[in-house]
Amino acid sequence: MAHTIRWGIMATGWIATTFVRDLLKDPKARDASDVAHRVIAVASSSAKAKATQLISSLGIPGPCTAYGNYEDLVTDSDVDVIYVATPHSHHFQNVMLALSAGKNVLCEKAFTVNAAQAKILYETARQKNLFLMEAVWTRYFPLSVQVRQIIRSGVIGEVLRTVADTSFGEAVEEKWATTHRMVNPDLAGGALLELGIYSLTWVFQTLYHTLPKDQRKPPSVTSQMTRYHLTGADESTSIILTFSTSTPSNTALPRCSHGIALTNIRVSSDPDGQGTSGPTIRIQGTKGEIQVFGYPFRPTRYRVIPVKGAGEVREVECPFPDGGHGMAWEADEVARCLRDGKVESEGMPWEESIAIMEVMDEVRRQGGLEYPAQIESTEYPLQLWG
Ligand SMILES: NC(=O)C1=CN([C@@H]2O[C@H](COP(=O)(O)OP(=O)(O)OC[C@H]3O[C@@H](n4cnc5c(N)ncnc54)[C@H](OP(=O)(O)O)[C@@H]3O)[C@@H](O)[C@H]2O)C=CC1
Ligand SMILES: O=C1OC[C@@H](O)[C@H](O)[C@H]1O
Repeated sequence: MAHTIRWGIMATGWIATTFVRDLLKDPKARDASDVAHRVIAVASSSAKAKATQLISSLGIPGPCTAYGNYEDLVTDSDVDVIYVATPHSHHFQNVMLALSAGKNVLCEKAFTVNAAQAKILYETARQKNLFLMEAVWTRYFPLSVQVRQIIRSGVIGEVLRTVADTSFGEAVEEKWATTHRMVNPDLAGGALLELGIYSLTWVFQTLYHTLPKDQRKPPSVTSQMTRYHLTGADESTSIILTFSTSTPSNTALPRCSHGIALTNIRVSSDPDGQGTSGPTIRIQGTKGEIQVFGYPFRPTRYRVIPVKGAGEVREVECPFPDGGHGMAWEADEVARCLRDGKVESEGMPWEESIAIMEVMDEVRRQGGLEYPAQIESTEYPLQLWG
């Protein structure tokens, strides 16, 4: 019998709509017969009519309640877990609201504006024994699971370098101007928190997450940032992370791996948009390399290339079996964690989510990028704009 969880959706924007559409897919189409999802409430902070419209336009089966504020959503006693789909400037306040009402939470990336906020949220969840997860959907793709398994199997040897590039080539001024979340500092916008987080995800899931837990150490950080002339948000950020590896060194010099995380909103990591313009992620080991194709947040194919002469090149297509966007796999993980009484997911541990936020803090420090004090604040409750 499938374990069914009841979702409450906080916000009615693009990703909320995309997520709900995926939740409504039949789990059996992706071979998930052990869990199921129901959307039983949707809330808009700006107008109840938006929640009503989302429910009807997606054909969410009833009963599903529309709310005109987030406070009513988090106190709905029928909701098991809240999906927070607001801009990341608001995540700290929104997640605190849900946790304070005793609700489990799946919160969109970037998890918070800074690591200090993330630590408070996880500590609050721990104290209240509530499930909390940063919604880094890509980690739950079969492609990501397979890549991590290949690395752990040792097939490509010791992984010493990962290069990941998550860049959108857009006419920034025309497409996003000054207020869109991609470029708006009031919403903690910019390349790093919007897209760079996926490059960091690939660096971390290949050079950090794949190590035994006691060997996972925060990396050192070197970075450069270019700012968007109209808002001051970052439009291009390049990061080199240095991780100490598990391999003992018999010299005074420690052996290290490098993660190179790139992001840019003017040039593209996948210029033809078809996943055929070369790998966007290269995971380089002493015995071979894994190349991943397509935007790093939604890759579709990977290739395993043994070092010269050591074996056949293997290419694997990873389609989206239910025709969905790919968000249901993370939702299934949430359902399994709730079913099993877990407060955190093994695929996106709290400690790793904080380690990545700390890297982003340091990159912003090096680039001199600060967001408005209200959205950097750890004070709760605090009234924000919007
Ligand atoms: N995992 C993924 O693939 C993706 C994740 N994201 C992440 O999801 C979050 C939301 O992105 P997206 O859905 O594209 O954004 P949208 O602007 O489309 O939607 C955001 C929604 O948040 C609510 N909201 C609450 N306060 C504010 C405010 N002050 N300003 C704007 N909106 C507000 C609004 O809903 P209402 O008025 O109903 O309350 C709004 O519709 C971001 O953190 C982003 O990084 C985005 C795209 C893809
Ligand atoms: O998180 C994201 O991933 C997918 C992109 O389309 C989106 O803009 C970004 O915020």
